Amino acid sequence: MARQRKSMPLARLSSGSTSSSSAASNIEVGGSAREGSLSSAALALTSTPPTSVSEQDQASSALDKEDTNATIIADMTRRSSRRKSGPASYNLGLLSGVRRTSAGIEMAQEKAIRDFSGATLVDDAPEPSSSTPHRQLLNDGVKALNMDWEMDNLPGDGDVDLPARKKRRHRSSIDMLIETTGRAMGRMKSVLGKRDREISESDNSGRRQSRRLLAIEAPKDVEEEVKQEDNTVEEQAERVERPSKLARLSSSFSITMPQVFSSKPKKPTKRYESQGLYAGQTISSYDDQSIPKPTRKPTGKARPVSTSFLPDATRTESRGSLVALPMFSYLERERPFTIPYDVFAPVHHQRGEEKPKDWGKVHKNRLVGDAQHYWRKPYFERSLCICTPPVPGSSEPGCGEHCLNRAMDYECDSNNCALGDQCTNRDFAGLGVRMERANKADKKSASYLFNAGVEVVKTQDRGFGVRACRSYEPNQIITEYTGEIITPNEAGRRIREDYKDKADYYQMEFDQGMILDATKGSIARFVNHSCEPNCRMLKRFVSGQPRMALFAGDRGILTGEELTYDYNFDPYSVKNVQECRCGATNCRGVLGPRPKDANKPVTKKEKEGMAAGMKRKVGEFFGTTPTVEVDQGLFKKRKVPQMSKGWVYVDDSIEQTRIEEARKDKEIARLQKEGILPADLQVKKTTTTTAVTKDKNGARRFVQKVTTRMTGHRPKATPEAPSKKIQKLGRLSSIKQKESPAAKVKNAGAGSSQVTKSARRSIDNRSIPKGSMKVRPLTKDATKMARTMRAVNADE
Ligand SMILES: C[S@@+](CC[C@H](N)C(=O)[O-])C[C@H]1O[C@@H](n2cnc3c(N)ncnc32)[C@H](O)[C@@H]1O
Repeated sequence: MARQRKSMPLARLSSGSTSSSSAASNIEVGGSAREGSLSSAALALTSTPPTSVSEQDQASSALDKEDTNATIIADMTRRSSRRKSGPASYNLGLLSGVRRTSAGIEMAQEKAIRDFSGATLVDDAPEPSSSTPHRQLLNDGVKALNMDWEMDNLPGDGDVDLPARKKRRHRSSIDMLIETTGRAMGRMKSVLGKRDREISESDNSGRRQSRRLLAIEAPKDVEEEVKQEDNTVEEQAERVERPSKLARLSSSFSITMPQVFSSKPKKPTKRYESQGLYAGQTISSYDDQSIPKPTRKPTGKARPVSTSFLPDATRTESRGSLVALPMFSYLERERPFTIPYDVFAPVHHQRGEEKPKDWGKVHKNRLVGDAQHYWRKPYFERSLCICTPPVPGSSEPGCGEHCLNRAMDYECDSNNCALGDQCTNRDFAGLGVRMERANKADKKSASYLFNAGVEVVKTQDRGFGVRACRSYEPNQIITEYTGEIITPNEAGRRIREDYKDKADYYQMEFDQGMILDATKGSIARFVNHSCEPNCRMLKRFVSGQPRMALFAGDRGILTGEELTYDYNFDPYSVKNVQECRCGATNCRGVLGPRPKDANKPVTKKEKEGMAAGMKRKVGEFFGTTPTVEVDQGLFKKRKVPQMSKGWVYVDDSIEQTRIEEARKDKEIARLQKEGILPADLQVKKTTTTTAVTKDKNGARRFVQKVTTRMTGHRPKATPEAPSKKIQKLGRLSSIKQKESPAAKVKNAGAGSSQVTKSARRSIDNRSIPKGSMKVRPLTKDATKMARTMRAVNADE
């Protein structure tokens, strides 16, 4: 039994407990070997000499002084072993110069253990009667602590299991302790510590009181004596201080101690997060003033959590059984609400959902075919914004509504705006950063969903559509619409030939009369039409180049919403009229043009004409009288084909002239560059400028001004073609003049046998512009020029 009791802490040692390491010096070699679970520290201890029983017996008759020393050594050994563990605990004792046998050390340790545990006091009390002050004190203490055990049942009380020798040793150590501590024992603070002291305080308050009185009344020498005694006792108590009372008690008794020593838990105070999932959100933003506030006074109890925001399937009957997001704890009453924009609750494409198959992605606009020749490089007038940094605290952001760049749909950048980070007119730049982040992220990660922000989903009856994976603030940029920039002719050809079997079209009027075909394009091509849309498709000029993007509407976008915009679709041909299935209350019935101005009064004649035209178109399309009721009042007769931003089939006739002009300009410039046309040839150039003015009501008006001017540069004087002479010559003669010497050289070279066929062709091509000129009909002037050139060359 004694062995078991001693080896108990060893088991704890192997489990890594620090408190048990203090008992390492009690380890027996045999015991440790049996346990077989020693840590390396414990194993090191096995080399220490084993404690023999006979030595214990000898030690039992040791002097009081020696006992006190033993207690101190044991204490030191324990402390040392707590710090270092292993044989060092023994060495410390030996090195301290106190010659002690292992039996003495062991005995002292055991005594110390019993001292802490309280068993010592119970067992060692000189009189077991409960009338003894010590016993009384302990009983009271135990009762006050409401422990599971009774004083009578304390281990060691029965002494039945203990071998006689052990029992005797117990007795002798108790006697020794009593004798050495003497009178101080009577006043010694309970080994159970302060708490016990506090408990006994109530009972012994009289005694305390008397001591205090003694301190007042007693003569000085007596007082000093008492003090000295107190100090000695306290010193001893301090020396035997252990890591934790619970550990000491449990190491002495094999009983489970109730958690009586844990201090009373503090009442938790509520802490509200000021940011997190719901960053930026304020209570006031959810405080609907129109709803009366509850009259019920707060009870102080936790308010039941509203579950009204949950879908029916997930809503629980009993309130309070679900823990809502923190923001919902504001809700005093159940009422409909919307999740704010700054809550990120992404949705993700479900596994098994259908994905578009033949979709060639194009992330940047690219010019295809003839469009390359017609497309003008950044042609816009240089813009410069004069905005000043926003005033702190003002609601007007940097480059807000009054920004000139913004007014003209130009995006600010470092070249045309000085506000830098404070500028709010840099949507495409922001989108670029977001897309970069998305491209770096894993496609299934939240980061990707947030930054890409949209995904393709299959709709019930409108093919594929686009859904928001996150929320968007009003007018926030969502995604760019990119594709191939083609000429209207090419667009028509593609529709007639390439896409004749397709139901979905992805062509949109773009800029400079060109068409943006997103059959190969970005995800924005999947955005469906709605007569009551939540987005807008807008054009902006970024670094002089036009770009289209989908922007959130005025009410913003919530996570999971399908994104739509008004196609403002011009079917152009009855064949292309499509039934609209947007489901909006004000649905126009067909994918048709948007009424220009719903508030503007429409004349009766316009109404009749438009309604008749629409009815006819829809009737033709469905083969019957249309079942869809078209709100005739909304339509207004249009004189020209719609050329606004939206889906159109372009009527060439209007834009053709302008395109032709542009092409002419381009060709002349090229010929000038090649040296075919004189550089000072005057060319008509038209530029469009937009000026912002204010009317008498203070409203801004955008006035477009078209300016025409003639351009022409003086060519550098060359020996072959003196500038003065060239100026006098007409266009054709100047060509002749300029070409003849060069052509002579070329022809001479070409005539020689050394010039190969391909080399000759390349020489020819140098003089005649490449590309469309040979194969396509040019303007009369250009054709004439080419013919003349050839004639001149032939003559020479
Ligand atoms: C730009 S695509 C949109 C993506 C298309 N839903 C898809 O699956 O590829 C335009 C085509 O979608 C269909 N569509 C879009 N909005 C529609 C609507 N509100 N009602 C019916 N069809 C619609 C039409 O066929 C239209 O030609």
